[in-house]
Amino acid sequence: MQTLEITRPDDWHIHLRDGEVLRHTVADASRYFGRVIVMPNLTPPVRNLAEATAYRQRIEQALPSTGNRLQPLMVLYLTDNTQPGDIAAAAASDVVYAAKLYPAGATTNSDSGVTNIEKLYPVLESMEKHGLPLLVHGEVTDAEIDIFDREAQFIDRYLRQICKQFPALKLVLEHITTADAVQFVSESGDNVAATITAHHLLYNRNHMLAGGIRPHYYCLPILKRNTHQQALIAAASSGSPKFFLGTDSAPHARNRKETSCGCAGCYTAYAAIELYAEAFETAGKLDKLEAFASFYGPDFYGLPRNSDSIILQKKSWIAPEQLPLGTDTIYPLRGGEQLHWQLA
Ligand SMILES: NC(=O)N[C@@H](CC(=O)O)C(=O)O
Ligand SMILES: [Zn+2]
Ligand SMILES: [Zn+2]
Repeated sequence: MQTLEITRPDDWHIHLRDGEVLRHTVADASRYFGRVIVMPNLTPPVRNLAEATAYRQRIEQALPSTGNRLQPLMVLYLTDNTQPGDIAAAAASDVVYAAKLYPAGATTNSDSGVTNIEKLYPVLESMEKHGLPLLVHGEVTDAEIDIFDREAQFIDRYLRQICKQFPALKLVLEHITTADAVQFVSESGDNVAATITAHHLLYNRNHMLAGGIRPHYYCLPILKRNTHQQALIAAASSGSPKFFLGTDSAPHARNRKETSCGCAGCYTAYAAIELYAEAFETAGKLDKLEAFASFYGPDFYGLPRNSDSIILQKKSWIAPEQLPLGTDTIYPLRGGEQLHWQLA
């Protein structure tokens, strides 16, 4: 049987949610990830150091008592009211590792997001000064812009300007979905990087829309055409340190997705590294998985790489069709279908 030993990976973009569901989301993320960058889009969002510290405590209380000890790295949610002082306090802590820009209305729980990006510039200046990375959900929100063009438009309208104005700001364009994003990140300085999800490597919009509409493939930014998928696979497996693992595992109860207006988000944390291994193997680039999953993320954040390892084996299994999510149930991505890798 084929096996693969890699340095323990981290997840640089995950949604653990809050309350009842933490016991399930945290248990899944804890299986082998060393650290997780925890998204702050709760209601209300995680806006300052005090709220991040309290949220981290709730996550820590949900950690399984045995096995690998997951380390949650917290993120502030930027709003129109965020002050440079919030950034300074967060950057000086050992709790908060980044701040997240959600354009208001762009995605799940982004109502409190930023309505005018230029007005955020004093905050970005403070982040540049304190070395706190800016994580970006990069989509414009104008109703008239086609949903498949929203990422590319955001790059042209906002990101180029931000990078020009704050040349030393560490910036991660999250869950990239287009060749345009790959090109932008590749051409930017070392301070600009991107996360890539497993589902954007494995799927394109045909999987979601051809032969029937499949709500469990619906996430934001939305799956694009297959040429973009190919560009993402090439970037992730290129050996460039600018592209690293971020699952964007985003659970929504099954009845919130299988409905007339379903939520955006795919749940992959139950089998994340297994799905990535499949994507890299299909590309013939399994040798590039370790650096993408375990090296480039900590390198970018200025943190040490994990010192232990995990072992994957090539062995097919059927993913569960349903998983518990607090008192609800969730349909995980690939549920009921074959997966080709598993943890030894
Ligand atoms: N990716 C998604 O489709 N959804 C995420 C939000 C996000 O990361 O944009 C969620 O919180 O559900
Ligand atoms: Zn997002
Ligand atoms: Zn996300």
